[in-house]
Amino acid sequence: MGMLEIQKLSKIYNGKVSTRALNNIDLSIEQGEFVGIMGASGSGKTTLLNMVSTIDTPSSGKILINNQNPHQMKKNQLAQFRRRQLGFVFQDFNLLDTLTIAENIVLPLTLEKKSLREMDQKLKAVAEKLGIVEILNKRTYEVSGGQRQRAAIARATIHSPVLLLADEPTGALDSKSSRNVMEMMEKINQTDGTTTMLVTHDPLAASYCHRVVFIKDGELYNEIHRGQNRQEFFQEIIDMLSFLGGNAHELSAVRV
Ligand SMILES: Nc1ncnc2c1ncn2[C@@H]1O[C@H](COP(=O)(O)OP(=O)(O)OP(=O)(O)O)[C@@H](O)[C@H]1O
Repeated sequence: MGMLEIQKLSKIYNGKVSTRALNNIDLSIEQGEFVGIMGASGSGKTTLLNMVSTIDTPSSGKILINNQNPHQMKKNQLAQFRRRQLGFVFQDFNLLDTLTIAENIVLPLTLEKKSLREMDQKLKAVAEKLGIVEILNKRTYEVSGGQRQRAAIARATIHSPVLLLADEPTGALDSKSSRNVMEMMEKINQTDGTTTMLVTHDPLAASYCHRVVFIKDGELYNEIHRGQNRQEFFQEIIDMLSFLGGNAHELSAVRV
């Protein structure tokens, strides 16, 4: 049983014209695995992430996270499940400008009413791990994009979630910061064993994963596994993306 089990998942958006955004997806992500989801624009990546993160509900099929089905939970239970078991990293960081970096990072623990001592200990540990100790007292607008994203990763992982979900975490970063942020995600995955699902257009970001799953027209198309060499994996990802097609502009942002 994987940490994340997706079984026969389908999503149809009903409107004037109904769209089948996901069709019968089966995907299992093991405890400690770091998996990337890629595909052309409109292939269904965001829809899949929204189902797993419980932002939206499946039309049919099942999602189990750590053996629990969040879509069957009552509202309060679901809110608690999301707070305790999941961590989120977004493209635009989602940090609060009125708070310091430290206050942003401990927010999940504040919501859980943890003691100040526990918060301090955890803050120190995660800030050291992510190399952001020196910016803890700054405001979000006083630090770089890469530092903001590292702070966002700290916030997403300070409560040791069973599943970390990342949506285009390098989308707003230059290539140096992207590398740095991905190295941090890799480090969290390796040291804490945090199971991670990353949705991205960025082959550089995806090349840090153990496995990349490609979606095409709402269906799983293929998956490739990383060997020892990240550069080779990066090239395989590019080859697969060009094979899959999609818009040229999506590949024009490729960074080596
Ligand atoms: N709320 C919605 N209502 C109706 N159709 C939707 C909705 N959200 C997405 N879709 C459609 O579902 C399909 C999958 O969209 P989705 O956003 O999951 O793709 P994506 O792979 O994340 O694309 P991108 O890379 O551009 O973000 C598309 O055809 C899209 O137009």
